Amino acid sequence: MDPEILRSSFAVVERRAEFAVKYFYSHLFRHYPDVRGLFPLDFPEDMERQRDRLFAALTYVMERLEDPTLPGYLRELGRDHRKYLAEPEHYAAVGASLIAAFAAVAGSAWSAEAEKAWTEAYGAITNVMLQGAWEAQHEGEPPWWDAEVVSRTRHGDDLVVLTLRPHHRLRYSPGQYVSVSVPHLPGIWRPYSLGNAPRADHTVDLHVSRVEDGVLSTALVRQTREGDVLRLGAPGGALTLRAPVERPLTFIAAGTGWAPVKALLQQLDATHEARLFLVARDTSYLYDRSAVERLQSRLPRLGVTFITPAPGRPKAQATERLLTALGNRAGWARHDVYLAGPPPLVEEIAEALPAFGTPPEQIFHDLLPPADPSRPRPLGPAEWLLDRPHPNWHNPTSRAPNT
Ligand SMILES: NC(=O)C1=CN([C@@H]2O[C@H](COP(=O)(O)OP(=O)(O)OC[C@H]3O[C@@H](n4cnc5c(N)ncnc54)[C@H](O)[C@@H]3O)[C@@H](O)[C@H]2O)C=CC1
Repeated sequence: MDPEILRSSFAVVERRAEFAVKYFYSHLFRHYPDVRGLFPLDFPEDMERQRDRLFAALTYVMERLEDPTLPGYLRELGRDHRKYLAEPEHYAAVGASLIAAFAAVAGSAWSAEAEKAWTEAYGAITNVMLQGAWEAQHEGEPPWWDAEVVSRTRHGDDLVVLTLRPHHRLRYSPGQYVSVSVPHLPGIWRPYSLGNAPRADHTVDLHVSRVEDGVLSTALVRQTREGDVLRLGAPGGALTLRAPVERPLTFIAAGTGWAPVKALLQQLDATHEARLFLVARDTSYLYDRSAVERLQSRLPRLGVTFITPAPGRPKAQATERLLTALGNRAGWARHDVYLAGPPPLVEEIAEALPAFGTPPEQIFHDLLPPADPSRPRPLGPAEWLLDRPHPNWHNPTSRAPNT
């Protein structure tokens, strides 16, 4: 693999990303019609997300060509792709169309060396993904987990906590997420963190907040009933407790970002020193207070602070209040800090923490979309395409209005 050739040719393709993506999909569906079934063609919006996903994943890989964590990411991606029933021939078809699209878009910037470098790189990437898929299969892991809804607790109009019993045991680490799909919306998958550490009965909780126009979150909040069966992809994500726990811990959770933090807290015992900042858009959205109280009575060294925006103030004002509360605490250099919630909030807090004294390597959160609101709106359609929210997390700005 020649990282320099890959980067320079990808830079050209990236500038014409929208065209590249259109070319790629039309080439793929024309030459490999069998692959169509893997994509949510009935839902144009989701097809768009899927397009974003491709470039988001490629960009992620391009930025980390020499990063030792890349193989782990690719193995996890391959393991998760088993839910699409992706076979080696599908990977080959995608590779052929991707290279055809790059060649078409790069024009005179494309060369025999670029084609060779991409063919090799794509082969290496898919080998690691297929290895991840193969390892999972070899370990007897199913391609997905069907899971029955055994209970459903609604909080207000647009938030629900679902407890699911997977038909096969789902092994995961507290803090991880799974992608979720419902039978009547095939091909639509959204990630949700698992809201509990593994239990003896193997049930798992999902905390779902409804997003305006969000097809899956609306179905989960409004239509899902006990007895329904949902489909879950392989668990992933690295928001897991760094063991052994040698430092005091700070957890900052906003909205349903509470789900993974709750799972992490459930692993602690009475000896651990921890503080929790729980942020919600208003007090009625502090939906799991009884669980917080139970944790407090079990963990004598856990301090809890609830934060909401001032009445009538915009959502983002919670960040200001949170920053003030964090600034009033000491000992940041000693703490490991775990963050979960709307990406703009997580990004802002993660950027602010080093000024309080927390070294960056002691700050943990899931992979975030580029979400700096101070950045000017991108100009061209290709930039816009690349700059849209990360496909993995729903966009909190399109949240259902607070009723
Ligand atoms: N592992 C993770 O990091 C997880 C992240 N999430 C994300 O958390 C969010 C949860 O959604 P909801 O519960 O409906 O949250 P929400 O919209 O009710 O917001 C929760 C809190 O964050 C603040 N907030 C919301 N948008 C903000 C913004 N743009 N800038 C600054 N502060 C903001 C609100 O004021 C509120 O205090 C989703 O975006 C979801 O994708 C959810 C679960 C796990």
